[in-house]
Amino acid sequence: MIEFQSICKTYRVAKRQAGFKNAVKSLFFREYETIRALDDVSFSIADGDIIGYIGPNGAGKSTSVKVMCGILTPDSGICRVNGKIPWQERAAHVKDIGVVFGQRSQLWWDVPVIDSFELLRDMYKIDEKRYRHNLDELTQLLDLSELLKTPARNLSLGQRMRCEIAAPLLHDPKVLFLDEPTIGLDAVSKIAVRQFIQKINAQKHTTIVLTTHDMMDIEALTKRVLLIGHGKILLDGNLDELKKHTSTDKKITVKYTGSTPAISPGMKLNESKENQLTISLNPHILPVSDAIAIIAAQTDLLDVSVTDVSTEEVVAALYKEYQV
Ligand SMILES: Nc1ncnc2c1ncn2[C@@H]1O[C@H](COP(=O)(O)OP(=O)(O)OP(=O)(O)O)[C@@H](O)[C@H]1O
Repeated sequence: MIEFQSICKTYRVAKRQAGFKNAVKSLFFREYETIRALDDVSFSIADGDIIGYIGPNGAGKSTSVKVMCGILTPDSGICRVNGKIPWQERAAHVKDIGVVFGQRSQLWWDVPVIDSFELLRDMYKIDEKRYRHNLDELTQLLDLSELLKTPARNLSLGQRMRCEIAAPLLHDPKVLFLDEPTIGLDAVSKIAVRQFIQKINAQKHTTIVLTTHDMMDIEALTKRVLLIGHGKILLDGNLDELKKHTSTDKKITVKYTGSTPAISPGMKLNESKENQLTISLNPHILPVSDAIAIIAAQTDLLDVSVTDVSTEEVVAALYKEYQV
C-alpha cells in the first residue's frame, strides 16, 4: 500500500541572467527562486495495483517517485510505502522496492550483465536459492540467456532494457517504479516489455507505478490514471471514464470509389487523401448513422470504420483543459 498525503516539495534554485556581467554579479549577489514541484499532493495505491502516473514535462512525476523511493525528503506531508516512511527507513525500504529508469542504466557498463546481477544479489543479501530461482525465471521470461555474458555497453537498447527490468526484480520487490520503461524501444520490444510487466503483476501481485509519456503503455497496462500538472493532482480515475469526460466525439473513416463527398454541417474534416476521408463528429448533434447516410448518398462506399478518439487525443485534451 502506498499512501501519499498532502505532500509538498519545493526546490530552491539560483536565478541568473544571461551574459558575462551577470555571471560576475552572481558571484557576489545571488537571487533565488522557489519551485513548487509538489503542491499538496494526495493519493493512495492499493497492493497489487498498476497505476499510470501521467503529466506533461516538469509536472512533478519524478519528484513524486523520488519521494516514494526515499531519495527525496518532502517539505511536509506524509508518505508511507508498505507502512514505512521511505526517507527515514531507507535500508529496510529499499528491499521492498525496485526502480527502472528507462533513460538511465543501473547496470555496470563494462562488465557482463551477470556480474551486475551478482553484485545486486550481494547488496540486497538475496539468499542463493531465491537468487537462482528468480534468475532462472527472469532469464526464461525475458529471454536473457544470450545476454547475461555480454557487457551492458555492447547490448542494443531493447536487449539492455530487458536486463534493466530484470535487475530490480531479483530481490522480489513489493513495489516496482517504472519510469518510461519502453522509451526508444521498437514496436516488438515494447509489446514484449508490456506483456512481461502484466505477467509479473499477475503472478507476484507486485504493485506497479508506471510513469510514462507513451499512452499505449497506459492503455495496455492500467485502467487507473493519475494526472499531475504544476505539482497538483488534477485527475484520479479510470481511463475509460476520462475518455467519456473529455470527449464523446466519434471518428469515421470511409473509403470510396466515386466522387469525393462534401462535408456537411456537424462534421469536422480530419484528413482527406486518395479515396479516403476521415471526419469526426459529436454523435449527440449528428448521429453516426445519419453521417454515414449523408456520405453514402454522394459516393460509392467501399469501407466504413467508426472509432472513439485515441488515448493520446484524450490526454492531449486533458492537458489543454487543465492548461498544463
Ligand atoms: N533537482 C532539482 N532542482 C531544482 N528544480 C528541480 C529539480 N528537480 C526537478 N525540479 C523542478 O521541479 C519541477 C518538477 O520536476 P519533475 O522532474 O518532478 O517533473 P516530471 O513530471 O518528472 O517531468 P518530466 O516528464 O520532464 O520528467 C520542474 O519545474 C523541475 O524543473
